Amino acid sequence: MILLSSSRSLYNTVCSIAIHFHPAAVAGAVQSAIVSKSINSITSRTGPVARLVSVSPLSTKRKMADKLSKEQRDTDLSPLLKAGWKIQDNRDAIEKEFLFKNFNEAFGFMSRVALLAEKMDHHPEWFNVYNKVQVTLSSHDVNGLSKRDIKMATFMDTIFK
Ligand SMILES: C[C@H](O)[C@H](O)[C@H]1CNC2=NC(N)=NC(=O)C2=N1
Repeated sequence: MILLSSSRSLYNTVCSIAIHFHPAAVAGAVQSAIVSKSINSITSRTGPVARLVSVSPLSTKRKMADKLSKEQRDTDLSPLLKAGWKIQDNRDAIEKEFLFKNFNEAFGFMSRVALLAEKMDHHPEWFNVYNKVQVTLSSHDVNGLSKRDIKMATFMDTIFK
């Protein structure tokens, strides 16, 4: 994270801008280019008093990106299959349909899942109509199921009511 801050002495107003990088697998060089461009566009607006407060290390690695092993399927995936998730016939992906009382409940569920999805940078494929949410989970980068799908499915089951 980069934090820039500047102060205007007349009103003693402090202005802070935080930039969070998308933890996608962006090549280091490309990311550096984006960094310097962002800093330049901010400093040109905030003036020379802007200063760099902290920079976190650039990471191009995804955690838990590996496709589930046979052992992980036995230990981590099978409880989900017992809880109603199904492995798709033509793809290493799991799916489940969630039914709610009404659209409001369904959309509330989707909103809570969306917050986790953004945090994890791992997004469900889903379809919603009124009180029904059909979900498919798979990890595109490994072309199959990963620990991220287990985490996402478990979260959905936990908050489903
Ligand atoms: C560029 C971005 O980080 C990737 O496309 C992320 C976004 N969300 C994702 N979601 C899912 N389900 N699988 C992915 O591999 C994935 N990758």
